[in-house]
Amino acid sequence: MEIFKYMETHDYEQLVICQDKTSGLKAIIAIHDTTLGPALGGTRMWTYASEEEAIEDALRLAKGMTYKNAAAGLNLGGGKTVIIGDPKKDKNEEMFRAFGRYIEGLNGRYITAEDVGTTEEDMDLIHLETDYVTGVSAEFGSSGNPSPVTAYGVYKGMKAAAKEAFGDDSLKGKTVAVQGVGNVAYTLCEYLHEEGAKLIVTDINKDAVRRAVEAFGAIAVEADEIYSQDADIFAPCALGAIINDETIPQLKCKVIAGSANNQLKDPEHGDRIHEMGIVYAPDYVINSGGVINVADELAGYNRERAMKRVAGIYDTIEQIFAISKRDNIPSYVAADRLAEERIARVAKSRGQFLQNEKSVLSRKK
Ligand SMILES: NC(=O)c1ccc[n+]([C@@H]2O[C@H](COP(=O)([O-])OP(=O)(O)OC[C@H]3O[C@@H](n4cnc5c(N)ncnc54)[C@H](O)[C@@H]3O)[C@@H](O)[C@H]2O)c1
Ligand SMILES: CC(C)C[C@H](N)C(=O)O
Repeated sequence: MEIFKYMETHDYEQLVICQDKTSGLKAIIAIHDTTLGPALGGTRMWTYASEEEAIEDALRLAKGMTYKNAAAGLNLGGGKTVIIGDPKKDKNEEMFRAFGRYIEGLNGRYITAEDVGTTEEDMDLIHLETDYVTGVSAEFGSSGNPSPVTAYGVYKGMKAAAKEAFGDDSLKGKTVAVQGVGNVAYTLCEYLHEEGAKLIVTDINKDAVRRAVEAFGAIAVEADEIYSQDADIFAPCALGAIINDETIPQLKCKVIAGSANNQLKDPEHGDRIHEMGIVYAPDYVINSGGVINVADELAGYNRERAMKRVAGIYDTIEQIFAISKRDNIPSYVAADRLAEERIARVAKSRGQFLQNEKSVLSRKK
C-alpha cells in the first residue's frame, strides 16, 4: 500500500502509529477530516491478519466517521483508532493508559470512544491520562456505553424508512428480520416488540438467540437463512458487506434498516437495491445515535438533550429520501451528498473569513 498516495487521493490529514513495548500497545490513529471540528471516532481492538490490514481498516473507518458526524449535524470531524490484538486476551491497564497518553499528545485533534472490542472500562483507563475520551462511565458524569442509544436511533430511523415504504411509520404487525442480536440489536428488539412488530432473529451466538426468543417471542432461524425471510424489514445488526451479490437475490423485504457499519459490499450494491425499489436507510446515518450521544459529553452530558437529538435521525433519514427523490439518486449517494455539502459549506465560509482577515492585514502594511 502506498500510504501517502492513498491519503492524498482520499483527503486524509494524519496517521499516527503508536507503540509501547511495556504494555504491547500497537495502535493506529487515523484522522480523516477536521473541517467541522476535532475528529471523533471510536477505538476498535481486533486481531488483524497483517499491519497493512489494520492501517487500511483505520483509514476506512476514519473516513466513515467524517461522513457520519457531518450527516448527524455534529461539529466534529472524522477519525478512528485500531488497536492490534485480541480483546479477550491482550488487554491490560498500561496498554490503555499508554494509548491515552498518545491521544493527549494530539492535544484535542482526536477524541475517542468505544467501538468493536473496547468497553466503558477501557475508556475509563484512557481517561486516567487524557480528557479527550468519551463513553466513559457514568460516575465521571459521562454517558457510558453508547449501544442502547444507537438502538434508539436505529428504531427511529427504521420508522422513517417504514413511512417511506409503506406510507405509515407504525411498525405494529410488521415483520422485522434481525441479523445479530448483540448489544445494539437486543435493545432495538425491545423497542420493536413494544410497538407490536413480529421478530425473526439470527445470531452465531446461540445464547443471544435464546435470550431474544424468550424475551420477545422471536422466531429463530439459521445465520444463512435470514436474508430470504418473508419479512417487511431486514435489520442488519452484525457485520459489514452483507448487501452483496449473493444476498441481494434472496431479499424479499421492502426496507433495509439496521445498525451495522458498511452494509453495502460495494457502491453498485446500493444501486441495485435502489433499482429493486428497496428503501435503504443509509448505515452511517441510521446508526449515528451512539456518536451523537457520546458527542453530547463534550458540552457536559445531558441525557434528555442527547436523546432528543438522536430522535432527529428520523428527520435526517426523511431528508435523505427527499434528496434521493429530488436528484433521482440512491439513498446512499444522497447521504454522502448531504455530508459532503455540509463540509464544503463550512469550509467555504471559513475560507471566506480567513480571506477577509488576510486583506485587513495587507491593508495595514
Ligand atoms: N454499539 C454501537 O453503539 C454501534 C454504533 C454504530 C454502529 N454499530 C455497529 O452495529 C453492529 C452491532 O454492534 P454491537 O455493538 O451490537 O455489536 P455486538 O458484538 O454486541 O453484536 C453483534 C452480534 O452479531 C453476531 N454475529 C456476528 N457474526 C454474525 C453472523 N455471521 N450472523 C449472525 N450474527 C452474527 C454476534 O454474535 C453478536 O451477537 C456492528 O456492525 C457495529 O459496528 C454499533
Ligand atoms: C464514537 C462511537 C460511539 C462510534 C461508534 N462505534 C460508531 O461506529 O458510530
